[in-house]
Amino acid sequence: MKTLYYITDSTKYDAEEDFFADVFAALRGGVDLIQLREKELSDEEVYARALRIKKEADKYDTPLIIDDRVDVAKKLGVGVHLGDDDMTVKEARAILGENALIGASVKTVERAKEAEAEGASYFGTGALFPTQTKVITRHTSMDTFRAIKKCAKVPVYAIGGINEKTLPELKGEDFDGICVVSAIQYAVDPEAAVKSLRARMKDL
Ligand SMILES: Cc1ncc(COP(=O)(O)OP(=O)(O)O)c(N)n1
Ligand SMILES: Cc1ncsc1CCOP(=O)(O)O
Ligand SMILES: [Mg+2]
Repeated sequence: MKTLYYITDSTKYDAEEDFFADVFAALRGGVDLIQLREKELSDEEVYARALRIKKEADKYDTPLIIDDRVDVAKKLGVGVHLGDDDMTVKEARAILGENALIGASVKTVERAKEAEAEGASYFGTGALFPTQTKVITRHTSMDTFRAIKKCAKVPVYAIGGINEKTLPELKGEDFDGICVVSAIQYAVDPEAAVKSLRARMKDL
């Protein structure tokens, strides 16, 4: 079964409690992985939010991953997702240990080989479709996505603009899962959105 990887975004919330309520609803819905991606908060704020989310995620055995911040991940004993501007996978692996989940953003076959050699656990590859969540991001073509999947030994997760409308475009493609921000975070009912995405993933 393909992985449903939920990445949080709290930027459009006025009240922190509303953000947590939606994150907890998504966990209830049954995501396989959750990443806390907070660009505008301090390390201390990310740590405090992550601690609360981890407590809830642990109830479902859903692994928590922190975007960018290896020190915060180390303090929490969780995984990290790294992009081109972050610490290298090799350095993070040395800090977090051999069992930690360490994801890498991979947009080329060359980078895929490098990240895998450094010890990446999985790749996040995209943006495959237009996204409002990360305005400054490079589009990844389907051909590049296929080439990365073909050479990768670790799971390759599609990211960028994935929702119920775009999901059918991935039908018949070889990949290991999808990463979703807005289609879960900003759904009217995040729990229902997770269940619906999960059901549609069965048709891929
Ligand atoms: C699973 C996953 N894949 C890709 C990304 C994007 O990471 P990055 O390119 O480092 O950009 P930011 O998310 O840090 O803005 C991701 N976060 N997660
Ligand atoms: C973090 C990230 N990296 C590439 S696209 C993206 C955002 C994906 O968000 P959405 O699922 O709302 O399009
Ligand atoms: Mg990042």
